[in-house]
Amino acid sequence: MKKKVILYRDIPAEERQRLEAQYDVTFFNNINEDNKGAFIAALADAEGLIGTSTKMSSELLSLAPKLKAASTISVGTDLYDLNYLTERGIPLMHTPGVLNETTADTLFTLIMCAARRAVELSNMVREGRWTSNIGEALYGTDVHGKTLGIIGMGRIGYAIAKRGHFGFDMKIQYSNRNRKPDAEQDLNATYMEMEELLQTSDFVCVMTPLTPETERLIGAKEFAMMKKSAIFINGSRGKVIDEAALVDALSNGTIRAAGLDVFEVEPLSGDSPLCKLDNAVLFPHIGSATAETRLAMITCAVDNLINALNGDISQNCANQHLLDR
Ligand SMILES: NC(=O)c1ccc[n+]([C@@H]2O[C@H](COP(=O)([O-])OP(=O)(O)OC[C@H]3O[C@@H](n4cnc5c(N)ncnc54)[C@H](O)[C@@H]3O)[C@@H](O)[C@H]2O)c1
Ligand SMILES: O=C(O)[C@H](O)CO
Repeated sequence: MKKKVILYRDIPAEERQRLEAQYDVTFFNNINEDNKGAFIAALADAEGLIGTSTKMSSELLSLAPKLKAASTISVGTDLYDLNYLTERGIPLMHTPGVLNETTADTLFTLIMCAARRAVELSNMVREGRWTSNIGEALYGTDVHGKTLGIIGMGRIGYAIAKRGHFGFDMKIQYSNRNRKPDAEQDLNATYMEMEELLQTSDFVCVMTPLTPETERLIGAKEFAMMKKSAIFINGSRGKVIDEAALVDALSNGTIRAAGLDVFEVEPLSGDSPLCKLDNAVLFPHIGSATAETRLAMITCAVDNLINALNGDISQNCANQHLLDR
């Protein structure tokens, strides 16, 4: 009998067929209030789970007693209760690497847009408010030659720093759980404590995962440490910052501007105070959202599930080090 797998996100037909060739696949195009009951019913027999964008709490996962492997179509693993999966000896597979360059492109777009006031000034043109040559009050600030501070110099942090160093002649500094000799050698990056980085960077870019340790890593105290001219960029997860404190910092002139791809609650409500701020550039969580990269992530996630259900978790397993103990 074929193993039962739940696919809870629409994926291209060829990738779906690769799953259907081996497994008995139950498909949901995202989980919502209408199909949650059917999803819960399907969990009872599921040995594999593959998808993204749905919170997989321990309560929900406990309804899948036969689960052998889960595969998230993302590099971030925070939607899954990883401790719970690990306790049950279940691998969580993810998609590191394939999205580094695309996500770094997005983060650099945020840097450029926030520095050059691209969205605010574009809106001025569209709305017929461009009535004379713009003056000093609407000037942006340079990116090239400035200091870029990266908090979380991992795979994507490195790809952002690479753009800053080689493309924009920026000085790179970083804080991270551990030193990164490759960034120091290749990009002349300087390691420092987060406090010093906040005080001395022109651009502060957060690229850590969301963990209990990084939740609300950046709040009112941290914004107050930044330069008044600083531009803050978040591409990690919304909960890594205190969003209300950021709204205050942007409204009060504590910092100059922000570029955000992620929010405490997604989708961000149009009523959010962030939407009223001209100095906030807001993207709808599009870090990896190009056709090429999303396909690469899906292919990787399908491979990951097939491998894990065959007992091979040697690549792309987020809790492998814990399962090996
Ligand atoms: N906006 C998007 O669409 C998008 C796309 C991809 C990834 N992400 C987010 O970016 C995160 C990072 O992805 P990655 O592939 O670069 O991961 P990674 O594991 O390669 O890098 C994360 C880095 O953060 C560091 N870190 C962890 N805790 C820290 C702390 N408290 N202080 C300083 N540094 C800390 C780690 O040591 C590591 O070097 C993902 O977990 C995900 O949440 C967002
Ligand atoms: O973690 C990731 O891969 C991105 O945020 C896309 O979901």
